[in-house]
Amino acid sequence: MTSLPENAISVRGLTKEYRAQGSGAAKLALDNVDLDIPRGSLFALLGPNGAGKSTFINILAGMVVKTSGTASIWDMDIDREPRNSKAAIGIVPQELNIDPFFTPEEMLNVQAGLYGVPKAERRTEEILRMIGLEDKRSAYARTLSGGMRRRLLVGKAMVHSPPILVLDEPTAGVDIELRQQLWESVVDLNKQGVTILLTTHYLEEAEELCDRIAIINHGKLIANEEKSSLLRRLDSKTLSLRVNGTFEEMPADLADYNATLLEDRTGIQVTYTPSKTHAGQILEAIRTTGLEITDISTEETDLEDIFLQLTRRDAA
Ligand SMILES: Nc1ncnc2c1ncn2[C@@H]1O[C@H](COP(=O)(O)OP(=O)(O)OP(=O)(O)O)[C@@H](O)[C@H]1O
Repeated sequence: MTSLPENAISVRGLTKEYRAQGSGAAKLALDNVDLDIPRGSLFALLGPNGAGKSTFINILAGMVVKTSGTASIWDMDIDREPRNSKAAIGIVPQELNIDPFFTPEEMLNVQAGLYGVPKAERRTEEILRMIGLEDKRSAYARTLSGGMRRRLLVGKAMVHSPPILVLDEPTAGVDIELRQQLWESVVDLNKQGVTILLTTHYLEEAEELCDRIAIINHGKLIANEEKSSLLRRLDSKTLSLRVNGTFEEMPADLADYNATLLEDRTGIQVTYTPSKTHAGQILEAIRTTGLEITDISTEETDLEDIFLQLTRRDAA
């Protein structure tokens, strides 16, 4: 038995240029990407539409031929061991391409057959339970809701028990409740040891679900770190407070901060840098005006701020 790989997926200098077609120019969809996806992680590859996320996944899936660079899956180089490396990942595609006249049970069995999983080793029951479709096992797929279809695709991707599951924009077009259900299935799988790579342009999805986040923009990797350290990167907070009266003018001591008066002048909003300024200094400046603070709230930086900051910097 060989030891488990440190990284589930590892790419170096991965580059893809789509050739010019007709009057269209050539497109550099991936530009020299180095990326390791640690075994056991719940990893988000985040980026705006057209950033290169699907290209990345399709190269791993053997559906797009890279221009240069190397990629290995579960320590197997995709060029040298195309079959074995491909068998180490299950891919949940973006489109809900499901044959409407098959039932979930049939579909899982057919898929297992395609992967050459012997009947005795099939996990159809276990997978139906995992994706919450036991009671729909014999229903025609066309009668399944969008969320159920998406879960069925997750099940299909797992028939050959791959150690890595890749989800390409898994919740596009899925409503909030079903999205939550799908997230739960994905987290469960990860707890069982499956490495999860998901691409998304929903920041919320990456923020709630993943422990590590890479950001891709115009084919370039512009961030790759633990979610917590990514969120700490932007040293900025917003403090909003209301008072029992109205401000005549901006308190003098707040002039140095990035403060704005609310339109009705009953409150103030201050964006400050926690490493340089304490919230107490801001509160003290308000108190010196003689007004009493009646309500207070703070807003942390979220992934959206960081994402905008990084993609803007990248554009500049
Ligand atoms: N077959 C192709 N031929 C030419 N250009 C392509 C092809 N496939 C993708 N592209 C271009 O490559 C770039 C990256 O596309 P890709 O689909 O990888 O992005 P994405 O991040 O997955 O976006 P989305 O979330 O919209 O799918 C885009 O500019 C896209 O138009």
